[in-house]
Parts: sequence; structure tokens; C-alpha cells
Amino acid sequence: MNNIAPVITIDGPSGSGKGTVAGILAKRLGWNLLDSGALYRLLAFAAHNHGVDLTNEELLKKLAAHLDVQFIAATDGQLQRIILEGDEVSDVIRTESVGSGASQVAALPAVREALLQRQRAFQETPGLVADGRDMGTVVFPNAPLKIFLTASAEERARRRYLQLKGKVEGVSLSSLLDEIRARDERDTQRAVAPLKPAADAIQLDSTELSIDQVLERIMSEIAIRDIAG
Ligand SMILES: Nc1ncnc2c1ncn2[C@@H]1O[C@H](COP(=O)(O)OP(=O)(O)OP(=O)(O)O)[C@@H](O)[C@H]1O
Ligand SMILES: Nc1ccn([C@H]2C[C@H](O)[C@@H](COP(=O)(O)O)O2)c(=O)n1
Repeated sequence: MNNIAPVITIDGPSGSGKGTVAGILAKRLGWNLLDSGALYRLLAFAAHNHGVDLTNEELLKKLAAHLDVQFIAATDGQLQRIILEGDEVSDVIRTESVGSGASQVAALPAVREALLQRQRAFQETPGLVADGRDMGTVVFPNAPLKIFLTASAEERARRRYLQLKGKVEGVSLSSLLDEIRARDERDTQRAVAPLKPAADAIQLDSTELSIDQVLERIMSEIAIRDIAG
């Protein structure tokens, strides 16, 4: 790990656009990318495959510590690929049911502890863009730029609906809104590393902003801090 590499953290609730913005930003800056939510999703998915109950903290901790996962960096025209135990799982871990499982295992302190060093190992030169819920508060508290990206629950459900419509059968706007609200509740109310803005985070509400407008705002904060060379 190289602690000199700068980190930009992007935290916020589900569907606020963190992953989209982090991916574009990492590509634009030529920096590494950490999709920390994917780690919790992978754990929930692996637990399901291995018959491990999502409340069994001891077994989940062991599984988290030994998770056999590879992140293959995005190349031109291709998104980052994720391989779990030899199989590509980039798409299957994106369902709302895996997201809900991820949110459950993420509330367990031993699981968070087991994944902490794995996340910090992504801090490599020339820099890292990290998205999640506790990137700015717990994992990279010294990051020189922290963004807390939000949007109304209705707008986030609408975005998710547009994203899944035609790809996932039986998807409805009202059930997505319910699921998003339930996940917000669990992620913000848990005792350990709850979703909240770091004291020094810049809060950005993207409800009325396009992806390009969000990126423009973040690029101007990067320029002000002169952190990307
Ligand atoms: N500002 C925006 N305006 C319109 N659509 C957006 C905006 N930001 C993101 N989106 C779209 O919303 C959907 C959800 O975005 P994304 O997956 O990046 O959110 P997220 O915060 O990473 O969610 P999660 O935490 O659940 O992974 C995507 O289809 C994305 O293209
Ligand atoms: N740093 C993080 C990242 C994610 N989680 C949990 C909470 C989320 O509901 C779930 C899935 O994340 P997503 O892929 O939707 O960003 O994982 C967390 O607790 N901490």
C-alpha cells in the first residue's frame, strides 16, 4: 500500500450516482477505483452460494477474510469486471436482492473489520477514487477530497427503474422505492460505520443535476485542491 496516493471519497445512499461518477472520474484521472459496495455484495452472494446464513457473524467474518475475488480494471468500452471464485459475477451481484443482503452483512462489525484492510489496499499511486458509505468517515479519513452525494428517494428509485426496466422481470417503481427506503434506513441506522457525511465532506444533491453536472462540480473541487497533478 502506498499512503502517499491521494484518495477522493464518494459516499451516499443507493442510487445517488456514486458508482457512475466514481467510475468516470477514475477513468478521467487515470486513477484506481474502489467500488466498496461490491465487496459487501460479493460477500452476501458468496454466503448464499455456500449456504451461510446472513446473520452468522462468525462464519461471515471467515468468508470475508478469505473471499477469492479479482477486480479487473475497466478498459476502453468495457466496465470493470468482477470475478468471484473463478466465475464472472459483475452483473449478478447488482440485483436489489443481493443489495439487500449486502446491507444486512454490512451491519455486522466483524464483517466490516475483516474487509477494512482489503479496501485500504486499493490506495495505490497515482490515486484512488473510492465509493461507498463510510469511505470518508472510516476507511480513508484523511482523504483530501470527500464528496457526499445524495438525491431524493423518489429520484433514486426512478433512476433505478430506468436502469432495470427491460432487463429485470417484474420490476416496479413502487417496490423499488420501498426497497431503497428500507436500505437507507438500515444503512443510516446501524451502530457501526453508519451512512453519514464526514464532517469535512462536500455535500452534493444530484436530484436536479445531470451526471455531467455532478462531474463538473467534483472536477472544480479537485482543481481548487490541486490534488490530481
Ligand atoms: N445525476 C444523475 N442523473 C440521472 N441519472 C443518474 C444520475 N446519476 C446516476 N444516474 C443513473 O442512476 C442509476 C444509479 O446510479 P449508480 O449505480 O451510479 O448509483 P449508486 O449510488 O452507485 O448506487 P448503489 O449504491 O446502489 O450502487 C444509473 O442508471 C445511473 O446511470
Ligand atoms: N462502504 C460501504 C459500501 C456498501 N455498504 C453496504 C450498504 C449497501 O446497502 C450495500 C450495497 O452497496 P452498493 O453496492 O449499493 O453501494 O453494501 C456499506 O455498508 N459500506
